[in-house]
Amino acid sequence: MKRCLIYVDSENIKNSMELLEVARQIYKSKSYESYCVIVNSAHEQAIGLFDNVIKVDNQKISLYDFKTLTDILLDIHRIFDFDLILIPGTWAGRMLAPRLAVRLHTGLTADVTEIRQSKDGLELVRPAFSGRLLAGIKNKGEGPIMLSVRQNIFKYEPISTADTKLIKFEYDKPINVGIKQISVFNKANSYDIRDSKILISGGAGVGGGFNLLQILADELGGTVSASRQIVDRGIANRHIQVGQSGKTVSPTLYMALGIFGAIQHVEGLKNVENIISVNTNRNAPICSISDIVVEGEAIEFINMLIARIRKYKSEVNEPSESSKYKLY
Ligand SMILES: Cc1cc2nc3c(=O)[nH]c(=O)nc-3n(C[C@H](O)[C@H](O)[C@H](O)COP(=O)(O)OP(=O)(O)OC[C@H]3O[C@@H](n4cnc5c(N)ncnc54)[C@H](O)[C@@H]3O)c2cc1C
Repeated sequence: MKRCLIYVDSENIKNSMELLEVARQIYKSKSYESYCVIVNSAHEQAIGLFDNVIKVDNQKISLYDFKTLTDILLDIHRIFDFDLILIPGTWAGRMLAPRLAVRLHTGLTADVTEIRQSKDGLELVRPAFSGRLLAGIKNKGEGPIMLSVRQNIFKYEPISTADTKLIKFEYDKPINVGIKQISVFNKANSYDIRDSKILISGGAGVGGGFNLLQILADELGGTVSASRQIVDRGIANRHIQVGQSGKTVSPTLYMALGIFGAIQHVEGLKNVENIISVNTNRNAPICSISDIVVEGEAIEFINMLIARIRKYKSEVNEPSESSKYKLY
C-alpha cells in the first residue's frame, strides 16, 4: 500500500492538517496509509485523522534547527519508505523542504496550488515566473514525490475516523545546534488576513480613502486587506495583500471595494464563501464572481454603509418608536 508522510509545523497546525486534503486528491479512490511526524509538540489533534502519528520528543531539538529536522525526516523515511512527502508552505516548511529533497535525491515541487489528474498521470500546479503563468509539473523520476503546498488553498474538513497508531521515534544522534533562540519579539499590531472571517478589501478605486475601510471593518468586526495596486502605491502594507503574490484568503465575506478582479487578485479568492463588490464598472471581472454587485462609487458606499450600521446598532440598543412593534 502507498504511504504518505505529512510534516506537521507546530506553529501552523491548521495548514499542516490541510495537507490531508492534498493526499486525498492525489490518491483519489486508491487506498494509502497516512503518516504525520510531530516534533516536540502535542499530538492530540492528529489522533483520528492520521493512520499513524510519529512522535519525536527530544528537548535538545530546536524547531529552528532545520539541519537536525532534515536528518530526522530522512531517518524516518529510511524506515517507512514513503511514496509521497507533503510539507506545508509555511516559513518553517520552506526551510525544511528543499533540504530534505536534496538529501533524498528527489525533485521538489514547491508552493503547489492545485492538483490535477491528467491522462498521463499526476500534475502538480504551481505559479511560475513571479506568478505570470501556472506551471504543471509531472513527476517522472525515482524516489518519493515531494511537494510543499501553498497555505490556505486546500480546505480539509476533519473527520475523526482513523484508528491512529502512535509511533515513538527516538533520535539519539549528537545534536550540534548552530542556532540559539535568545528572545522572542511579538510584532506590534500584527494580524493575519488569512484568519479573518470578514475582509474589507480596497483597490485602486478606493485610492486615498483607504483609511475609511478600517472604520467599516471595525463596525463589522472584520479586517482590512488590499489589492496589489494599493500596496505598490505604498498606501497599505504588503502583509495585507490578497492574491497570487500576496495571500490566499478564506473569509465568509469578502467585500471588494474598487477592485478590478485581475486574474492574479482572484487567485487569492479561491476559498471565499461570499463576495460583495462595489465598482463603477459593472463589467469588471470581479463582478462576474460576486454574489452581490453594487454599481457605484466605493467611498460613497462605505460612508453610507457605516452610517446605516451605526443607525441599526443604535436602534437595537435603543429601539425607535416605529421599530418597537413587530409586524405580523
Ligand atoms: C506577477 C504578478 C503578480 C501579481 N500579484 C497580484 C496580487 O497578488 N494581488 C493583486 O491584487 N494584484 C496582483 N497583481 C497585479 C494585478 O495584475 C492588477 O494590476 C491589480 O490587481 C489591480 O489592482 P486594482 O484592482 O486595485 O486596480 P485597477 O486594476 O486599477 O482597478 C480599479 C478598479 O476600481 C474601479 N473603480 C475606479 N474608481 C472607482 C470608484 N470611485 N469606486 C468604485 N470603483 C472604482 C475600476 O472600475 C476598476 O475595476 C500581480 C501582477 C503580476 C504581473
